[in-house]
Amino acid sequence: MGFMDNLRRGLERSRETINEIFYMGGEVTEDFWDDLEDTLVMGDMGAEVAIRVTDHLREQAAKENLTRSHQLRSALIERLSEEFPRASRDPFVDTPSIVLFVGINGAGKTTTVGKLAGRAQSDGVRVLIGGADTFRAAAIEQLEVWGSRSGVEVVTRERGADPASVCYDVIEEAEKRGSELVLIDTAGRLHTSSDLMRELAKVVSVTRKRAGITPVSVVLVIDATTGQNGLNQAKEFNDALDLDGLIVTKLDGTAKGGIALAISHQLNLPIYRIGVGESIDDLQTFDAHDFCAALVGEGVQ
Ligand SMILES: Nc1nc2c(ncn2[C@@H]2O[C@H](COP(=O)(O)OP(=O)(O)OP(=O)(O)O)[C@@H](O)[C@H]2O)c(=O)[nH]1
Repeated sequence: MGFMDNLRRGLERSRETINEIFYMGGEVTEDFWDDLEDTLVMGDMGAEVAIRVTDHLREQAAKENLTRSHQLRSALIERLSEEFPRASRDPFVDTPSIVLFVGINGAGKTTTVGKLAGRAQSDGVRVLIGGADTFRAAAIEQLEVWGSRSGVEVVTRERGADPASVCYDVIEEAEKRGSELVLIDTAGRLHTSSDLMRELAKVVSVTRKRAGITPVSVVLVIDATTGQNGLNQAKEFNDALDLDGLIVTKLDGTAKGGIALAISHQLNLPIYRIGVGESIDDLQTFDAHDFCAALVGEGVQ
C-alpha cells in the first residue's frame, strides 16, 4: 500500500462524517452551509475555524457561481489546508538536531521515537536514541527493542535516574559519536501534574543549555482520540515548555480527525508527523494538502 493509501485508510472514519454533506442532493442550498459548518464543528475543528472556513467558501461559491456541492470539495480542501501553520524547519530532516518528545501517558511517544529512529537509520542518518523515561521500566525495554531492530544505539540509565542528567549524558554521547539526529523519549505525564511539568521544564532547559548551538526541538506527541481534551493538554504543555511543534498519533482511531487542525491552528504550532496506524509506514510526514484531501475526500462527481 502506498503513502496516500495509508493516509486515506487512516482517515476513513473522519472522512465518512464530512462526506455525508456532499451526498445530500448536490444542490447548494442554505441548509448546505449550515450542515457544512455543523459538520466541521462536529469533526472537532473548532467553532472559529468552522465558521471562518464556511463563510469564506460561501463567498467563493457566490463569486464563482458554484452551485453544486461537489464543486466545493476541492475549494474546501484548499481552504482547510491554509489554516495549518507551516513548519520553518523539519527537525527530523534538518540536522544536526536534538528532539525531545513530551506528552501524556500512552500518547505514542516511545513508538514514535522508535519509528523515526528506524527510518532515519535506513536513510543513512547517524541517529542516537535517548531514554529519559526513567519512570517506566518497560519504556526503556521498548526503546531497546526498537533500537536493536534498527541498529540504533540507545543511551539510558537505570529506572528512577534523574531524567535531566540522562539528557546531559545522551548529548555527551552524541557528540562523541558525531550523531546527526538525537531523539529523546521522556516519561508520560498529565498536564495537570505541576510537579511533573516542572521536572519536564528542567529537562528542557538542561538539554538546551548542554546542546549549545545545536537546535533543540520540543515536540508534543498527542493522541487524536482524546478529542477536545487534547486541546487542553496541548495548551498546558505549550505554556510550560514553549513547544516547537506537534506529532498527532492515532488519527486512524477517531472520526474527529479535525482535532489536528484545531490544535495546530489555535496554538500556532506546526505538525511534523502524523500517525495513522501502528506500522512504521503509518507514521507520515505531514502535508496539509494531502491531509485535507484525505479528510474531505477527493470525491466522486
Ligand atoms: N492505532 C494507532 N496506534 C498507535 C499510533 N501511534 C502509537 N500507537 C500505539 O499506542 C500505544 C502507546 O504507545 P507508546 O509509544 O507506548 O506511548 P507512550 O507515549 O510512550 O506512553 P508512556 O511511556 O506511558 O508515556 C502503542 O500500542 C502504540 O502501538 C497510531 O498512529 N495509531
